[in-house]
Amino acid sequence: MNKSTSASSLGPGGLDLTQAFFRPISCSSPPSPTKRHTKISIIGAGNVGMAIAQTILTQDLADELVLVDAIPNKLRGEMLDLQHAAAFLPRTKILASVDYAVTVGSDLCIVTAGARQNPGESRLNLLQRNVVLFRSIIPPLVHFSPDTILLIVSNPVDVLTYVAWKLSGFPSNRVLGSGTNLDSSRFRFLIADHLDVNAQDVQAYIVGEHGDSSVALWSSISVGGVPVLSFLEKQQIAYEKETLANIHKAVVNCADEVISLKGYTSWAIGYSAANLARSILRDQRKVHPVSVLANGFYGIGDGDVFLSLPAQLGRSGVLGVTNVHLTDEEAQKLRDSANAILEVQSQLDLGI
Ligand SMILES: NC(=O)C1=CN([C@@H]2O[C@H](COP(=O)(O)OP(=O)(O)OC[C@H]3O[C@@H](n4cnc5c(N)ncnc54)[C@H](O)[C@@H]3O)[C@@H](O)[C@H]2O)C=CC1
Ligand SMILES: CC(=O)C(=O)O
Repeated sequence: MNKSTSASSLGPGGLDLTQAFFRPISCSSPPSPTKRHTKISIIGAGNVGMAIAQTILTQDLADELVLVDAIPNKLRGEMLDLQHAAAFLPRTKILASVDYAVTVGSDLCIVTAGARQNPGESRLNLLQRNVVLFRSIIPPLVHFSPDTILLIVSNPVDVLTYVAWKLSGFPSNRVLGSGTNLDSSRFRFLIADHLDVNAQDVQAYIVGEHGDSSVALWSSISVGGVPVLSFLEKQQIAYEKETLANIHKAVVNCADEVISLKGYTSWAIGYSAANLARSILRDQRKVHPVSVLANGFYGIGDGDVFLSLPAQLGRSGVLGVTNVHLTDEEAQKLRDSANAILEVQSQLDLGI
């Protein structure tokens, strides 16, 4: 597989072409320090991997973007197609290979490789197939980038984030799953649509499993800084519990609907993962609902379990979990979600 994209600056006869176009200027001082070189590797160049890649490129998040996949021709085709957009994009070196050596020194590795759901299939059904793949993906990533941060997207994302954490041997701050960052965006869209406001002004979290047992934190929703439920209660405005339940149900069923219509989901997860990459690599210290090691929070027991909680992200990965207020009912649903994930996990053989 052809690897690099960057043309050599040496032309025929060893002529330095750079010098043919630009005359050097004399510098009395060394060049000023430039920003740190940032390298992102995406494993899996399918629908999701490519949506993430294109969002990362348009948002200028990396100096070097690497794609890895198991199918060489498709991989090279995707690489070339992205390279051909160079004239319209911020400058990014794009490489692709089936050989994990190409990922060496990555700051962030985003794993999207694996089987995806067929229409009507649950995310948990994919587990066994994707655990086998992860055994061949995570160890080489760790070998070539021992200081990287692992962002897992493949489904079922919470259990596979746990699998990646176990296989990597990394501290838990350097392994996270995209979790309910996407569900929360869907939630904010649906609430914004319902109230006819801008989704960016809606603060609202879905936590727990990225899947059927996810938990909507109604008690913490605010629009433009106004806490929604307590505002309605104070104004004695009746709200329909059923409407709220239907919005959450719509969030849970969103993915299935898109998958039954177009075969897969891609654009929203592309933006979601790029949004997380920005917070991590630019040390934004923003709060995102992502899948993190959750033992001990909100009465979740001792078993190692990854699920989504609002967490602060920065250059060293997960910096902390916010102390968001949960009602007793929400906390109980979160523990039920943790137990649902743990039950699946207990049947796993990681082979380590
Ligand atoms: N967490 C989330 O919010 C979301 C997760 N997903 C999940 O993302 C995953 C990918 O979905 P799609 O991109 O639609 O699937 P896809 O089938 O289009 O792409 C998967 C890619 O993985 C590659 N692959 C398979 N084995 C590999 C290996 N050993 N090494 C490297 N690459 C390998 C395949 O060749 C393929 O290109 C699925 O598990 C899906 O369920 C999808 C959408 C949202
Ligand atoms: C496929 C999937 O997990 C999603 O779009 O939420």
